[in-house]
Formats: sequence, structure tokens, C-alpha cells
Amino acid sequence: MQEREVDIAIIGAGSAGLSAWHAARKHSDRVLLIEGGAYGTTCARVGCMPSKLLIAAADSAHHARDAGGFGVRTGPVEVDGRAVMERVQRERDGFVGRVMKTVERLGEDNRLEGHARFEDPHTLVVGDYTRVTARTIVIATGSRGTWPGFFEAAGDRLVVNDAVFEWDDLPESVAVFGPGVIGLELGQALHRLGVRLRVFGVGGALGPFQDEAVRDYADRTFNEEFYVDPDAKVESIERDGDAVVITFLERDTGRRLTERFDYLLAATGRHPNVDRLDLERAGLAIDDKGVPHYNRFTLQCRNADDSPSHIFIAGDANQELPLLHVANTEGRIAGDNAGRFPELRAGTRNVPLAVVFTDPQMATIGASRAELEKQYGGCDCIATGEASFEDQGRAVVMRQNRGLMRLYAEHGSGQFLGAELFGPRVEHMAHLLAWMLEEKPSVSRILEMPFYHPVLEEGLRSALRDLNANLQQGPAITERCMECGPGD
Ligand SMILES: Cc1cc2nc3c(=O)[nH]c(=O)nc-3n(C[C@H](O)[C@H](O)[C@H](O)COP(=O)(O)OP(=O)(O)OC[C@H]3O[C@@H](n4cnc5c(N)ncnc54)[C@H](O)[C@@H]3O)c2cc1C
Ligand SMILES: NC(=O)c1ccc[n+]([C@@H]2O[C@H](COP(=O)([O-])OP(=O)(O)OC[C@H]3O[C@@H](n4cnc5c(N)ncnc54)[C@H](O)[C@@H]3O)[C@@H](O)[C@H]2O)c1
Repeated sequence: MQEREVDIAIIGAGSAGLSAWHAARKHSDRVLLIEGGAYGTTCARVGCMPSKLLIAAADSAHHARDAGGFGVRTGPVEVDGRAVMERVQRERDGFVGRVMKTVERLGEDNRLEGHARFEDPHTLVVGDYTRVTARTIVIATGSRGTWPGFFEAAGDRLVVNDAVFEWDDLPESVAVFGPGVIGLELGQALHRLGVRLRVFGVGGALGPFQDEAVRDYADRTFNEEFYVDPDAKVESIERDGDAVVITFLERDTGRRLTERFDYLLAATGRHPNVDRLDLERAGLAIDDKGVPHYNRFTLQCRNADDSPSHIFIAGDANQELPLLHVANTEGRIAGDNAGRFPELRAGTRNVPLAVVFTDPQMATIGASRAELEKQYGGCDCIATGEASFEDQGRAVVMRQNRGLMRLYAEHGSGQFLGAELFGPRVEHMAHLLAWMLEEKPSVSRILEMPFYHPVLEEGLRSALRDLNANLQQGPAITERCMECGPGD
């Protein structure tokens, strides 16, 4: 067994691990980055980037089909599955290549390949041949797709997102389980690229939405385009030859249908990669999901006796909010604190912001209405404002006039607290609202900001005005867009 002694060991060379490495290096030259799988990060290899590449191809097919609505004749739209997948993989390889260059620049001595697990709180065994002793350790091991055992009946036709981006061609049909973020993004993209699709969920959840009105609106909208049953009655999953055979009760009609699919795509959530680390040897306090107890401002873990540990945890591994920008922020804070341990600094945590790249897009900012009700103790302290995109000027111009926004604020102070957005290009409005939320202005102050015309943000202004009226801090909207053109 080869022995190595370093100041800081980082487990996982994903987005959180790489951020941690750069932050830790400001404190020491002896920082070791350990990677047990493929370099390149989940985001670039099998996550954010290839999924957006597939969605971009799908949107292009969709707009070509929709051109007739503008009086532009295109003829039948043909999707060349091989060409679509070739571009997805080529561009994906470009993104991965750029990450690989960063990894190479770290220098060979600062990297180690192999699966790491704890031998004791300061010692990691990496692969079969190396023992690493470190003063502090950052766990940045990410997460992986997870699914219930009965999906296994699909055999090797059961896939997760990783496999989709390796397809040489598009399949004829896919059954997606899980109408969450991954299921809706990939499901809609596959549908728009001509793949026969059914999406099955449990319990009624849809994407990231908690607000029932927004959820129901999104449910109706997606179902006009492809089949999604967020509360599906699936009776059996079987394998027959190359096909996955699924028997289910059809939504609305209750008819029992049996259909064959090329693949079952499991998008039923992700599990933190903390179960193969032998964490019990690290001396940490662990919650019922196997994740160490940690402080979200310092990312420092707690020991089983509740004393502070020299171990930190960042990114998907801690499951706080499994998103790329969160992984980067947490990695930076964890790496910095691992470097300056035992003196720590509380890092700045941003307000929650999530965007789902469906069409219409879905976004959540700040706390949900239900969380706010809990936080404010059901005192009737929360006001809601809403606006639809159905008659919003710019959305009508673009033939993208579907969507609903619901915004929340505190009575009295008038402070904006959160929002759920479903509509065209709401990724941009989500940023504006998140930036506002960081600054904590009142809704009436936000309404003093400039709004151009004609833009989609005028729709957001309508929702803000409705919110302001419900806060009793402004007039109710009796007639829309009186003073500023038909934008609202
Ligand atoms: C399909 C899909 C689409 C997504 N789209 C978006 C998006 O649009 N926007 C967004 O913000 N987020 C998106 N995400 C989420 C985002 O990709 C993740 O939140 C982010 O990549 C997590 O980074 P990480 O560093 O925590 O994990 P990773 O990048 O997964 O890094 C963890 C690393 O640790 C290694 N590792 C694990 N265990 C060990 C061990 N014991 N020893 C050594 N190494 C180990 C792994 O091999 C891996 O390389 C998407 C995710 C998926 C799956
Ligand atoms: N645009 C983005 O930012 C983006 C894109 C993709 C992924 N992500 C990240 O990845 C995380 C994981 O995504 P995900 O979609 O796997 O998880 P998710 O939690 O968003 O969705 C999982 C869905 O599966 C459903 N489900 C659970 N068990 C089921 C079963 N047996 N049958 C049918 N449905 C079932 C759940 O009700 C839920 O709707 C997300 O939370 C997000 O943080 C982000």
C-alpha cells in the first residue's frame, strides 16, 4: 500500500470538488483531488449540458413545425435522429474537453484516481493501493439516479439520463417514470424529436412546483402536447424480447392499456453518493438518509458526539439543492474552510433559484407558499399576486402565450418573498426576481424599476401589480395596460 500525506483531501472531481480544490489551494500546496469515476463532471458529461443540447434540437423541430402559425410554410419536418445525437455528443465532448483541460492544469501530483472510502476520520483508502492521510477532508461525491426495484423487470432496457446521451440514434418509443425535472426536460425533448412517449408519476407531483394553481396549469399545458399522468396507475412492467411492456390505467378514461416501449427511462430522483464511503469510520453524525449532519454556511460536518469535525461536505452529496450553481458555491466554501480549519468563515448562501428548461419553462425563486405559511405560522401574513401569459403582449406576438406566475410577499413590510413561474423564457424573470430577493426590496419598490416595451417582463409587472394590490399597497388592476401599451 502506497502512503500519502496531504493537508486537504477532496473526494470527487465534479463541479463541487473542483471549486473546493481551487479554494483550498489558496491555503496550501498539499491539496489532493481524488476521482473514482470519469473526469469531466456530471454537469458536462451527463447532466446540464447534454440535456440542454437535446432540448435545443427539440425546440428547433418544434419551431419549424409551428412556423405555419406565422404564415411561414416549411413542408414536413423530418428529424434525423443520428444527426441529432451526433451533435449532442460532439458539443458535449467539447464541454467535457474544457473541464478536462482544467483538471490537467491541476498537475498530476495533485490528483489521484480511484474510489475513496474512510479507514478512520483522517485516513482514506483509495482504490486498492493507496492510503491517504489528510488534516481535513471535503466530501464532494455527487449523486446518482435511483429507482424502485420493480423497474428492474425492464432489464437492460431500464436506463437513466446517462444512457440517453450515449444513444447513436433516437429510439421509437420511451416510457418515462418520474415527471420531475429530468423526466419533463428529457421527456418533452424526446417527444418533440418524434419519439412516442408516456410519462408516469406518483402522488401528483409535477416538476418543482408546490403551488397547486401553477402545478395544475402546467399539467394541463403539458398534457395538450404529450401524455403525462402525475398520479399514474401502473399495473405491471415486464420485459418481452427487446421491448418493455407496461400495463396501466389511462388517465381520464381509466381504460386498461398495455403498450410496448423501447426503453424505460427512470427519472425518479437522485441518491447522494455517500453510501459507499464507509462513513461510519469517519466518526460523523449521520441522518436517516445516510447524509452527514452539516452546517449550510460553513459546510462543516458534525461528529457523532456533536463536536465539530474536520470533514466538510458540498454539492449533490449533501442533497440540499442538487443544482450546479449550488455545487459551485458550496465547493468554494467547503474548500476555503478545509484550508483555514479550525478557524472557519460562514459563506454567503444565495436565495433558492431553480429553472427547468421545458417549454414553457418552469422556475421557482425563494420559498414556496407552503414553506412561507409554515414559517409565518399561518397568521394570514402572506399575500399572493398572479398573472397569466395568455393575453400578455409579447407572448402573443411570439405565439408563446401560455403560462401562469404566482408571487408571494409579506403583508405590512410588502417584502417580496418568493415565486413560482410557468411561462415563456421565465429563466430571465427568475433571475431578476432572485436578484431582487437578495436585495429585499418591497414589491412597490420593484414596481419602480424600469420595464421596457414590449417584453415578457411586462407580464411579470402585472403579477407584481396584482401582488401590490393584494398587499393593499397599490390600486387593484381593473383594466390592464392603460398607460403603457399592450404589453402587460
Ligand atoms: C440530466 C441532468 C440535468 C441537469 N441539469 C441541470 C441544469 O440544467 N442546471 C443545474 O443547475 N443543474 C442541473 N443538474 C444538476 C447538476 O448536474 C448537479 O447538481 C451537479 O453536477 C452536481 O455537482 P457535484 O460536484 O456535486 O457532483 P458531480 O459532478 O457528480 O461530481 C461528483 C464526483 O465524485 C466522484 N465520486 C463519487 N464517489 C466517489 C468516491 N467514493 N471516491 C472518489 N470519487 C467519487 C464521481 O465519480 C463524480 O465525478 C442536472 C443533473 C442531471 C442528472
Ligand atoms: N434544469 C435543472 O436545473 C435541472 C435539470 C435536471 C436535473 N436537475 C437536478 O437533478 C435533480 C434530480 O432530478 P429528478 O428529476 O431525478 O428528481 P425530481 O425529484 O425532480 O423528480 C423525481 C420525480 O419522480 C417521481 N417519482 C418518484 N418515484 C416514482 C415512481 N416510482 N414512479 C413514478 N414517478 C416517481 C417524483 O414524484 C418526482 O416527480 C433535481 O432535483 C434537480 O435538482 C436540475
